Amino acid sequence: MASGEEDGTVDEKETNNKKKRTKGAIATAWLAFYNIAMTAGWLVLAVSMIRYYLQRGTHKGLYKTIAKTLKFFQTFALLEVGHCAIGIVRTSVIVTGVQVCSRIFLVWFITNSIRQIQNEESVILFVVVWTITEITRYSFYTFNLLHHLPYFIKWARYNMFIVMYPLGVIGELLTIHAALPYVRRSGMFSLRLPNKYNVSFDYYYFLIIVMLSYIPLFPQLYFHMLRQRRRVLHGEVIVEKDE
Ligand SMILES: CCCCCCCCCCCCC[C@@H](O)CC(=O)SCCNC(=O)CCNC(=O)[C@H](O)C(C)(C)COP(=O)(O)OP(=O)(O)OC[C@H]1O[C@@H](n2cnc3c(N)ncnc32)[C@H](O)[C@@H]1OP(=O)(O)O
Repeated sequence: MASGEEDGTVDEKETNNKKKRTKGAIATAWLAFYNIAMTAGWLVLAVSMIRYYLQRGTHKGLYKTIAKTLKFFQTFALLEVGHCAIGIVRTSVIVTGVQVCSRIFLVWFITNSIRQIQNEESVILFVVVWTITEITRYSFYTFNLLHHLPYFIKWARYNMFIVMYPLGVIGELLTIHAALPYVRRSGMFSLRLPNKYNVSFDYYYFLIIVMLSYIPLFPQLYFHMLRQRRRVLHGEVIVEKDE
């Protein structure tokens, strides 16, 4: 009897281990597919931008030609929040959520919605910075999953952000700033009283709040990456608070 129970426990453990291995293999296969697709997407974006600039010699009109690809791949990144939520990657849902949602907001509710700002240098600045960052980041994840990670990709992943993050933020903030006069004039996405819902919403002031929210939020993302850098490049053991 006792040995039967023991057998049962051994069987259960074996079944659980098998389930975990299958789940692990499916998650790894999905992540490999996801990361390869994202690397390819951002590479397509990079090639389109280089070709456009070489052919036309100007950044004017560039956003329009890359808009569909940018919107598609940046929106697809929402899946990353899901990856953290279901626990297939060891990253904070909040950190990833802030990063991904702020970008999706910028792409859809600012750059895509206000045609007049699409030729601003700041738009090109953040698009170029995101593109370089994402090609590096997704190739890092891909090679890491395949256990063949070239050191220069690891180095680039955990060093380039030191400069790229502030540059990206400058591009993003200047873009929102450039949008403000158009938003004020057009009253877009705003709700004035009186209306049947009896609520008012001013997108202009909302954008100012978004700009101000970079002050507390951006340092958290930046310090998170500095901690990741110390952990991965210098092997420091870092105890993160549950974010
Ligand atoms: C609705 C209105 C909202 C308004 C909000 C306004 C305020 C916003 C302020 C925010 C400012 C953001 C500005 C930003 O957009 C500017 C730029 O991005 S500029 C370009 C420079 N950017 C960067 O360098 C980005 C850096 N950020 C990131 O990399 C990530 O997004 C981040 C979530 C911040 C951090 O990444 P993570 O925590 O995942 O670190 P690691 O890469 O080291 O990964 C940890 C472990 O998880 C494994 N992992 C993660 N993802 C994957 C994956 N896809 N596939 C496989 N494995 C994955 C990774 O390998 C690590 O594993 P291990 O621990 O085993 O090493």
